[in-house]
Amino acid sequence: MIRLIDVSKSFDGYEALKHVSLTIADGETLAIIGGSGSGKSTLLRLLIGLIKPTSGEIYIGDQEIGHMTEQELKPIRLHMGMVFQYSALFDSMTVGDNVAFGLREHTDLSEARIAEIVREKLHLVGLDGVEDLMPSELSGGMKKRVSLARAIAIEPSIIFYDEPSSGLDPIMTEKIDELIIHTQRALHVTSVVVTHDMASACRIADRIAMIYEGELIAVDTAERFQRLKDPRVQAFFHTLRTTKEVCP
Ligand SMILES: Nc1ncnc2c1ncn2[C@@H]1O[C@H](COP(=O)(O)OP(=O)(O)OP(=O)(O)O)[C@@H](O)[C@H]1O
Repeated sequence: MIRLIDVSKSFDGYEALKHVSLTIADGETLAIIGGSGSGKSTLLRLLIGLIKPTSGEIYIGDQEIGHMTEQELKPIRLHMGMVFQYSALFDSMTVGDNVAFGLREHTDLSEARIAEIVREKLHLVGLDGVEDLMPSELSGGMKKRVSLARAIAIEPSIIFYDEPSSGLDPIMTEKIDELIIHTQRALHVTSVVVTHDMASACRIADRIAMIYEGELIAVDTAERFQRLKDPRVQAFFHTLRTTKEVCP
């Protein structure tokens, strides 16, 4: 379980997140939505332990990570997979080496076993036989898939996705969404997905959390979310220029 208790984060006096309390259950997929600059990435960075809260507590399981040192965070990060906005692959390494990276860094597995896991994870994301390609030879969608294969290679219990479908066309966006759902089902991971894309959030998430000017203003199932009367939620839907419901 992931739990934030009254978490605030300020940067030089500017409150980017204000008194956020939120619980994410094991195996749940939570989408975090909100406009530009609302605080979504700040929340994600806090959950990964990349930045510290100004006040409040953040629990991953029963461990409070908000005040841990980098050294203390290391074993916890071993259970976290991260899929970044621009894939963040190492350009000078082959696809296979990219996926193997975490395994070589953090385990004593033999090269033969690592090769097997790399093959297996690439297969899971629908990419077979691409180990020897370089990232520059891949399309944007393939890069995202490799990035996901790298994240799941270490068998994490939580996967954080930062705008996984940004820069992709609608068809590839749907494919990535399907992959997020498939990964959750195959590995029973907890998933936290920051996205701008409401349709995507509806497809993948058990619940949607909306951040507005640093405040968590709504957390609900996709179905109930769009019926919320809060004008800030309504306004967000309005800015999507949709007159009908975006969730099926
Ligand atoms: N390291 C930092 N130093 C100063 N201000 C920051 C820092 N990180 C974030 N902020 C500010 O905090 C606010 C929230 O930023 P954040 O990146 O979390 O928004 P976001 O919702 O992820 O936006 P976007 O969708 O545009 O990526 C913004 O006003 C931003 O300028």
